[in-house]
Amino acid sequence: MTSDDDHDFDLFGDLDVDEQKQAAARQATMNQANEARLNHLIQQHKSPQDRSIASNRWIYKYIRHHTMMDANLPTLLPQLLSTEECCHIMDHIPSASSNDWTTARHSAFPTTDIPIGTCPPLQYLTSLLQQRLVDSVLAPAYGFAPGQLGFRDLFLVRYDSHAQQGLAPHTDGCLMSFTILVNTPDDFDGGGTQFFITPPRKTTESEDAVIVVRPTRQGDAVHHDACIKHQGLDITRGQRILLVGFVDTIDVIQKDQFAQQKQGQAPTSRRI
Ligand SMILES: O=C(O)CCC(=O)C(=O)O
Ligand SMILES: [Fe+2]
Repeated sequence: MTSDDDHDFDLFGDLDVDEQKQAAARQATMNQANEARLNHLIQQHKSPQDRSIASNRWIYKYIRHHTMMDANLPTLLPQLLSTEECCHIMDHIPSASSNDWTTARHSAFPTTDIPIGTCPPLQYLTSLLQQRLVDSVLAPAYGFAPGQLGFRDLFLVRYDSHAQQGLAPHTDGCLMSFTILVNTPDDFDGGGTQFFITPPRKTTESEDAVIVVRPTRQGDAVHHDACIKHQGLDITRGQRILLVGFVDTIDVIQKDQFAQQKQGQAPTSRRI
């Protein structure tokens, strides 16, 4: 089969007319069952606070799938951290030559990063961001109750015009993610996060809408659905320091950590 044949490949092409009708009927039944489940969950318990983590997770994924992310466009939160808070972080970041910076924590699309948990003077950021961002902003924005979401990973990223300048297009292995600009936009040229938004009923790659979000102030945050393809644009001068969070429901985070511990692995997160 040539690549042109590949392009024209029709998933249901091998089905005869009866089989196609059966497949369509099965799909319609599944859609109805999902709609009924959604209505039931929402009518029984109107607020995310009254629903279980698993129900909110299911609703989030269902709505994401059916609206093709319209509801979850990247959102900028101006100065989530104050200038003073960012300067405090900058004062405690290990130097660029320190061995604390790792480059192999994420097997695909690795960054030059330090997990916050391994940097004692910055460990307070986990509870600060859990309260100020995850419970207060992300939970209500994505249909969860405070306490249902947590960090799969929280880490500092360093881009350097003479080392790793950016990050290729990927998705994050979690439900939603955020980045916070820790140094100032004057410290580098280029950079910013580029998102590829898939429109409903997309037919070709070229139809992705491209949005570039470039925070203009130190402490600005951007959060987004982790499934939206995105990339860190290259910087051409200086350093760009980010605080990045991969957020997921706490039940799934705990389950994964337990499985990793059982296999003797350190907790990991991934990009896809
Ligand atoms: O560099 C950026 O703007 C995005 C970072 C990112 O996507 C990630 O760390 O997964
Ligand atoms: Fe990412």
